[in-house]
Amino acid sequence: MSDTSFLQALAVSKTYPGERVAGVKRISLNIKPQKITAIIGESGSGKSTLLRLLYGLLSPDDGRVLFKGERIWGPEEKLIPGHDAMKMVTQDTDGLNLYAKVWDNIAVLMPNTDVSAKEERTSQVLQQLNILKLASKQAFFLSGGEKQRVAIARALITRPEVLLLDEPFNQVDTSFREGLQQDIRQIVHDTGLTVIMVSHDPAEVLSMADELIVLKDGEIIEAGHPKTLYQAPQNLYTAKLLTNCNVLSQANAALCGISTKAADVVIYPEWAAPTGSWTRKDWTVKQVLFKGNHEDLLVNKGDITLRVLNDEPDKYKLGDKVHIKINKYLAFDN
Ligand SMILES: Nc1ncnc2c1ncn2[C@@H]1O[C@H](COP(=O)(O)OP(=O)(O)OP(=O)(O)O)[C@@H](O)[C@H]1O
Repeated sequence: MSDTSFLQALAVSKTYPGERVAGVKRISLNIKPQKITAIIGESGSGKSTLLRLLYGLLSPDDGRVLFKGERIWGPEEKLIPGHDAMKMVTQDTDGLNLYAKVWDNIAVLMPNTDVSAKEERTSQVLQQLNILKLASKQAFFLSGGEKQRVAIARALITRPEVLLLDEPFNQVDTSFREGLQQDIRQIVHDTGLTVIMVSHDPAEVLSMADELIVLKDGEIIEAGHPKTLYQAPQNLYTAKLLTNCNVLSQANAALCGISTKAADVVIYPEWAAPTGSWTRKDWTVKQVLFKGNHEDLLVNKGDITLRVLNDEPDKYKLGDKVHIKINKYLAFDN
């Protein structure tokens, strides 16, 4: 199957009733099958609107969404919008029956026509989501992260081809989150599921996604592989979404030894290294932020403060004078 014939948006626009600014504007995209696509963008950029349009929860004002060439109809055009091959999970786990066991919450979505197939499939999905041990527990007693796993199991039980995730890991603590991210990647790998997710977390999208779509003011401003977008973003906006980077004006960049005609210069913390061995130590350590296996140092020279990565924790203390070696930077006019 060619990529273009899977899930497509063709010049899709949506303005909410009573709003002057469009939620999304003339978006065209092709979702790659059997991959994880992450939609990122600042708050209000249209991520959830785009996801709902792809799923058929919203009807576009203009344009079309096609799944394998078949039109996805929204609520204004069809009584039960969307497509059976797609399922969506949000932060909201209200669909769970809190008084029923985990097993029943999942199995209830399978037809009763073949009881052994129903049992086999339920058990398989529980294993995929690593919740087999919770099968006989009442949903009421689950943690937020466990509920989220059950919600995803419920979405997957009928073997959808596409799973849409709208910030489903938001309520989940970091360790639980990483486990769930790994399990979803494994399911994609093992079953060929296609995942489209919306997330605010740069670490999450960089490690999970095969493809990133960057939205700004309802439009796609760039898309590509996470590594490409991280290392060579075409827009300052993208760099700022993906990393806690330093942004310098042209004049301040010049004071750091960077000569450019561009308006803004971006330096990622890992592209600037402190060194105490140079004679010209014109930066002062203002803060040392412990990050586990490394430190972020906030160093200062005149009006300029830089965040730089130090992979030798405890080497520098507040007030130390250091030289900062800038190994790489990006220049932007946008
Ligand atoms: N139901 C609605 N009615 C009116 N305007 C809406 C509605 N939902 C979203 N919007 C507006 O549409 C635009 C896009 O919103 P959307 O929720 O898609 O953005 P988002 O990127 O998902 O934001 P967030 O990250 O904060 O969830 C925003 O300007 C928002 O205020």
